[in-house]
Amino acid sequence: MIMKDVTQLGSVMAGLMFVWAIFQQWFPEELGNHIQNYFRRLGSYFYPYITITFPEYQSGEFKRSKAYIAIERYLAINSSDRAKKLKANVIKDGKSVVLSMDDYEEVTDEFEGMKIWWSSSITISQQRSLFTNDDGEKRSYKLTCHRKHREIITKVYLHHVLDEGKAIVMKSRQRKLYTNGNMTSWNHIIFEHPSTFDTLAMHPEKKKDILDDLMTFIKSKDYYKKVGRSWKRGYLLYGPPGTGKSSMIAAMANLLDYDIYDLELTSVSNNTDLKKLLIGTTSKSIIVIEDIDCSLDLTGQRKKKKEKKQKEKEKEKEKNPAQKKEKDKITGSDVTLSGLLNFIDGLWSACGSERLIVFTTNHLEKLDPALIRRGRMDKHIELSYCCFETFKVLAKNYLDLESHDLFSPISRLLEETNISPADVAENLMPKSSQENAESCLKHLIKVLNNSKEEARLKAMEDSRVKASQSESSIVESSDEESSDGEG
Ligand SMILES: Nc1ncnc2c1ncn2[C@@H]1O[C@H](COP(=O)(O)OP(=O)(O)OP(=O)(O)O)[C@@H](O)[C@H]1O
Ligand SMILES: [Mg+2]
Repeated sequence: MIMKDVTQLGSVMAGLMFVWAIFQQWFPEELGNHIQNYFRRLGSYFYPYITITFPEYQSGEFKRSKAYIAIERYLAINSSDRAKKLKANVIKDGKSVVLSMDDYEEVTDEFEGMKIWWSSSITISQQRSLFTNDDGEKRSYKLTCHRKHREIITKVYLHHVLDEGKAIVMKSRQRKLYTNGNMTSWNHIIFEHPSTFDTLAMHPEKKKDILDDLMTFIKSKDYYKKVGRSWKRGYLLYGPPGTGKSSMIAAMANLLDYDIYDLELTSVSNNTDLKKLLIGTTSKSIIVIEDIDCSLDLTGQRKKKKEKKQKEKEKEKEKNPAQKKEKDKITGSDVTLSGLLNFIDGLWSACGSERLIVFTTNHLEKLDPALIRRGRMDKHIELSYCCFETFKVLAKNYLDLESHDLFSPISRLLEETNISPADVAENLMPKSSQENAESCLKHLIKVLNNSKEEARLKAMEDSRVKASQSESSIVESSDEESSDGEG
């Protein structure tokens, strides 16, 4: 059956209802009820359809209805080839165009063998809203389906349409990078970092492991629900500077189409503000706390030696829990480690879902075990100095080289030196039009040799200092022994 037939049947039904209104005036109530039931059965025999309307603006709302937008996108993808008149919506600052069906268009959809008719309509209202920036036009989508499918349409099909539509909206929207500028609110800019898992240089096996983990996470909504866990996952990225921790976060956001909330803990004044900020984040996002060891005063290691004695006295006092809280404080603010942990475990679970929380650090050993235990930080990812596998990815990305005679000396040198992928990348980038792949590789070899030599000299210097220190401590202790003897 085509849409027109359904509409025609609708008109027939309207006619019957009119006849029924006249009938009601002439017949007594009891007889009326009998006839009414008869009409109802007759009606459902001739017009066995139900319709559901989705207006663009819900009454009293100034924003377009999310359901309407989701349906618009769903129908654009699932039926735009069948609609004859299409409407172009320009998004992403004019960078891409999304097609949707035009007003008064009709399309059909199929779901588990059922047929569903969709139509777009528009009514011109006399009352114009000041806020919806419309000109009195009220658009809506109308779904028509057979009444015997009512249950499955309302319980399953509509969820399917809304979920798919929302996913399409998420994919085509501009992603945002949020920062906590002032106290308890987020400022955002458009997130356009070019880093992807393709450009990220690391051992292929390790990369695959992370990719698998992420893809499993995003598909596990039902699983998390089944096992009673909130749908979130914590990653701890650790490693020396310039090994790609920040680049990996950007690659994750690009892969999953997530927003990023870059949380600067030192500018959050207390736990209450921290909660407000975190509650203000949306799902499908990555909450990032960079250099967590610098934001949280976990061990007090950064205190000067002068304060050492004072600290020891404080340690005595710390046996009581009120003092312990002081220790947890973040430098310059009143946010505590326990406040952060509470959020990750408690409130965190209660607000929203589908979130990653990523901590980064250059010093894994400085972190409080409470912060990084599994369940809080589910996956620990080490980003290390450049190995040959990492170098090969960089050479492919920066120089378009898969192999070269100079690869083997570079491979040997990389085993003997600690150099970050950031430094390797810097050396692989041609600095002038005269440079080519080979000259870049030669340059890198020079840098690697230099850093190898520097490391050798430093090791020598270190062992010299150590030797002289242990010598002087022997002298000191023998002095003490002789003075003890004198006393
Ligand atoms: N593994 C990598 N793959 C590709 N590029 C990398 C990698 N590591 C570093 N780089 C390059 O080096 C630059 C610096 O890397 P990035 O900021 O990701 O390092 P980081 O580990 O976050 O350092 P820090 O600890 O100082 O924050 C990046 O812009 C990127 O171009
Ligand atoms: Mg970084």
